[in-house]
Amino acid sequence: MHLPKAELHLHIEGTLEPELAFALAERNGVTLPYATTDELRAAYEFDDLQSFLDLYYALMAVLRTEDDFAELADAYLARAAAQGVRHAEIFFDPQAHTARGVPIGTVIEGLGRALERSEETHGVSTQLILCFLRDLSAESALGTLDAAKPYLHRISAIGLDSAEVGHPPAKFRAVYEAATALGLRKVAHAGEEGPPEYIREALDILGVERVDHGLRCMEDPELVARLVADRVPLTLCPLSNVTLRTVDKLADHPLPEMMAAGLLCTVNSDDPAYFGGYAGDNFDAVRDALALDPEQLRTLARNSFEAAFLDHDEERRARYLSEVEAYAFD
Ligand SMILES: Nc1ncnc2[nH]cnc12
Ligand SMILES: [Zn+2]
Repeated sequence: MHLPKAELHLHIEGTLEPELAFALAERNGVTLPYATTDELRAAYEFDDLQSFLDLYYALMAVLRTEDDFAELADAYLARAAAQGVRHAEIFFDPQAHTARGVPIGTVIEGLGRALERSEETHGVSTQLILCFLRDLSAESALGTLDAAKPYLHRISAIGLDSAEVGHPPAKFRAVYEAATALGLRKVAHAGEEGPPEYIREALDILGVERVDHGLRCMEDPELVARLVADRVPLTLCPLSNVTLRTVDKLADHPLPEMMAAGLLCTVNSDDPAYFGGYAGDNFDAVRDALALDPEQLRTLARNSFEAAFLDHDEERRARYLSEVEAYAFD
């Protein structure tokens, strides 16, 4: 669906399509444990978040140079633009690369090169969100923030991702405080597999402005009331939830109930190369499985621009919002 939208929950490493993975493996002399792209695709059967993360981190071995990161981001931006994305706030996982000996500067400069020409090349404005891996230590996160300091002009926010259960937001209080002092904005994954309490911690202890996923808030009516009252955006990822079995099937996704409750929901793709679709595909999928009408779809698109970190450029936000109003559904 080409409805204009902002994508606010997108891991750039999760846009690594099998074809690009094989091309980069060849270029960098990396041997993949799969003979063909079909064989690799056949491995995309996941039981939960961890079973996906195991493959996601293994496949990143092919990403080594600035050019690799630039190519990855450029390929994503082309696909996103073709599905109506006008603005993308893009996660990356520096620790997944520095652990393999790739310097953080290689990652950020490579991504940055694609992002800085994106508006001209693809018509998509961009921001970069540095995510900490929550299954690593708080000290490792602090060290990563420190290593990113020479590149902060390219980074607008921090996030928290990877294996959620057992790694509550409170573990990262110090690094969120340090990032606040540096003027960075804050988001975190919470309530994907973890309990509603993790969403409360993300709000109260980390001071996040958006909650990534936040699906499990629906188990806690008081929390829902708070999220509604404070207009805290939730970056939902419907196809991801089905692939990682957070919901049984798309027809069971609570998105309609969440919208009816007054939550500020957005629809995003998470790791589109693995989960069966990009942002527009996620919109198509919820329209079809949940019978969302054009006004509900328009609300989701409006929400995405309201939730975007565009406070420094309200003119741009207004322009994107007027594109949403002008969009004609067929
Ligand atoms: N859906 C997800 N949840 C947590 N960490 C992730 N890293 C990439 N995708 C993720
Ligand atoms: Zn995610």
